[in-house]
Amino acid sequence: MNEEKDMAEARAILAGYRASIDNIDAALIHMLAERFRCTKAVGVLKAEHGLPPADPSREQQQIARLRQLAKDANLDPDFAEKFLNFVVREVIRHHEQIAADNGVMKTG
Ligand SMILES: O=C(O)C(=O)C[C@]1(C(=O)O)C=C[C@@H](O)C=C1
Repeated sequence: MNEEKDMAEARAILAGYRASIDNIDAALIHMLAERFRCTKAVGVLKAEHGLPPADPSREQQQIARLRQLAKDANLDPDFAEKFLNFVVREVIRHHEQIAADNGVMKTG
């Protein structure tokens, strides 16, 4: 009897956590969509001006900044770095595609 009640309570608590997880996942998707909307515009700008798709020194600054933010927020900084690298790799792929589609080559 008590076990059933405990289980029902646990399921209710789990459902509450899952409602928050669903909201957070939705926010992440919207934030990522907005980030990619911005980086696609950056890709067009770079292609138009013959700028290289990747900027490793900018990435180093971003990694250092996000690692510190992660530490302060009690999130694993290695995970934060891997996540940023994962996103930035996809951005660079988009930049390269935009440049290729526009046949843009820097001639000097
Ligand atoms: O800031 C840039 O130059 C970008 O193209 C954006 C961005 C990023 O997604 O943050 C992507 C590629 C670069 O290597 C560095 C940063």
